[in-house]
Amino acid sequence: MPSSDSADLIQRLAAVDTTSLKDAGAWLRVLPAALRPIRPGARLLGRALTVDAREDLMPVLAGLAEAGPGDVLVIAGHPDHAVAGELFATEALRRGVAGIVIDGRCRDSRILAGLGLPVFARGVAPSACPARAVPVIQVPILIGDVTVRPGDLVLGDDDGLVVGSDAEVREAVDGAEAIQQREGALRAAIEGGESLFDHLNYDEHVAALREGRDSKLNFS
Ligand SMILES: O=C([O-])CC(=O)C(=O)O
Ligand SMILES: [Mg+2]
Repeated sequence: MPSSDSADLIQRLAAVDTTSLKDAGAWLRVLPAALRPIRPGARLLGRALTVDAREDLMPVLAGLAEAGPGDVLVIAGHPDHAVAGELFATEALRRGVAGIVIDGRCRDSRILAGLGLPVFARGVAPSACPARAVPVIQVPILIGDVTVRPGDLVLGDDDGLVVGSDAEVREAVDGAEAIQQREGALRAAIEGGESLFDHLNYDEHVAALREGRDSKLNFS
């Protein structure tokens, strides 16, 4: 059972975007940009249940059989063949799974896009992997050069996927909320007719850069 601290952390993450979280937590991991949502606008948030399915989709079934509410199946898949489609995704929904992330391909994408389950993948393929291997799940997996561990928190939206341990995310969440709030207010001000440049130290920053002085671009 997740602790109330952990439930609270997840609830707070539900209100921040990947951009704010990453801006506040430089140490957080970002999955390769080639992993895209099958349905634009999807938001994904939960805990990684990791699956090594590079050669075979049996581990995906093993992961699915273990998965429950709030889990995100994070699958190391195959470069050319799909490891999940409409049936696995529908079972995931039935179990309350929070989403599926595939370092590889999915299929049945027209139906996946309409299911309401956030699915991120590198792409699609009509062909599936074989289903013959003895499954291995809940091991650290490597996606690009990023390691995802069982239980890591995963936040995904149209800008990508950010991953961190509870401790790593906890370090960033106050800052992420502040950025989210500040940038929302700034955007409203610009929409209301104020110039972005009235809220930036642009001139001073450029002057400092020209003179080789240490400086930082600030939004206020
Ligand atoms: O064999 C697969 O990749 C799984 C599949 O199509 C589905 O879940 O509908
Ligand atoms: Mg299918």
